[in-house]
Amino acid sequence: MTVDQMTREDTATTAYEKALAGKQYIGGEWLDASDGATFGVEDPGKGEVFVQVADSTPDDCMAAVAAADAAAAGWAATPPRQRGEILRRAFDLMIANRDDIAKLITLESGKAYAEAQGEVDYGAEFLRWFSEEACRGLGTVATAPSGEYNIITTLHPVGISLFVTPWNFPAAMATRKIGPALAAGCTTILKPAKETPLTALAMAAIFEEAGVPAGVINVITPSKSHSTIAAMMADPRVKKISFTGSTGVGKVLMEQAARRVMRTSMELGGNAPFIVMPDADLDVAVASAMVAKFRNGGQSCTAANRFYVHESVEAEFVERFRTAMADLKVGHGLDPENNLGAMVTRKERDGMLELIEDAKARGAEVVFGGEAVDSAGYFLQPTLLRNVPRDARCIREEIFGPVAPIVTFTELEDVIEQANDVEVGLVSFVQTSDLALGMSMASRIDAGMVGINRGKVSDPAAPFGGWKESGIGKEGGHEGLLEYLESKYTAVSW
Ligand SMILES: O=CCCC(=O)O
Repeated sequence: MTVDQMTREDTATTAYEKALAGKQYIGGEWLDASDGATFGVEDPGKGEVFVQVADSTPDDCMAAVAAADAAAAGWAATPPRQRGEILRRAFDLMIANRDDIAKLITLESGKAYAEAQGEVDYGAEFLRWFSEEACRGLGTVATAPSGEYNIITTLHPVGISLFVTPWNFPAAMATRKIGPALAAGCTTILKPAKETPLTALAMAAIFEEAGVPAGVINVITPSKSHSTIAAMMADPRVKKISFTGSTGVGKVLMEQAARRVMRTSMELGGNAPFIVMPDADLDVAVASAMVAKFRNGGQSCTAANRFYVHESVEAEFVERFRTAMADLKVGHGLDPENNLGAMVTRKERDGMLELIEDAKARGAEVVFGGEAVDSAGYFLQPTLLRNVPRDARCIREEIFGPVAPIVTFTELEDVIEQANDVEVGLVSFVQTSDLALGMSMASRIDAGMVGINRGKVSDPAAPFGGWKESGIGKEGGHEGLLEYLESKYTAVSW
């Protein structure tokens, strides 16, 4: 039975039904857009619209701000233990609804169903982690160096937090922001990507069922981002914006935030180098490469972008990588046989074809794939390119798709220089059997995260975030909670 053939009796939950009703969630109510407008959400695996969703107006967005404001004092005063218990219930409900949420994720983003299930587990872990962190927003007491007074530092919720989330991980990028914000005592407004509003609405239903009070979480679903986000950011009640998406859009939002000196957390673009040293265990390196490149079909900010392979192992690595790629089954994500789903839009898929053509024109060899799949959906063959010159667009730019370009190197110094020769620095991967070498390379690469003999670093318990133009702030770990707390220092003589 394919997932598509499951009957609603097999899987039906309130969250699933509420999401498909396509209404925005404001102040604890499920509402149509105030002007009744809707927009269509596409199944990228079929290239056709399958549901209509409320197209929130700027007025609807301001209603969400008002609802978050009305709930702010009550939620900030709710005991941290109670906030944590609600988050824990939301974790349990998310896991109980795994298959339904995964189906929504696959339908609207195109990713393979098993990947979508994995995303639900990953996203739910942020709720469990921050349910545990809720009680750890602790201050400190210290004696001033002069000995004349005491330094008391207390932590306070930042206030209303606006979240702008991407289509590539529609559940996990929402919980990575909502979890710490709720734990810290902030009320929130979530604006999901227009491609993937359904998962966000399913999450709203889960939080509602978990007992999150009305107004603490609001989900608006405008198809036009610019005017709606700008209206909310101009409102002095909104204190923080957290964005996951491209560096270009992040810069625009930072300029808008600067006008009101809003708090920002920015998780922006990457261009991860994946370095295979001559002593690497090639079984581990290829398994890591498959995860680093094909998790979410390469549509991830943490995806390996540039494969730097030492010339002494290049031929062997290429052959093994090609063989592993040939095992991937491309097709509609709801068929459990397939493990490489559709790209999210035709535009994204066509962008990949342009990158491949650019590399070929500059002399790269296509070892595997390289073409679109002939289908109504937006599928691309997994693609392996070899002898890719350093100035090819797929080396200089973030690829965001299932294309793996290989560049050979001979000298350690040269590969470190190449790894650092980009404006971004989110994550890097190093494959070596020499741990001391791996740690030394990790310390020299300008990135917020490094994976050694791994293809994935993402973990709700770890501080996720980039250096350079990859962003500001951390999500996950204890650091993730601190992003939603302001410290206040009081000097006390007693
Ligand atoms: O694409 C951005 C997030 C990816 C992740 O959390 O692993």
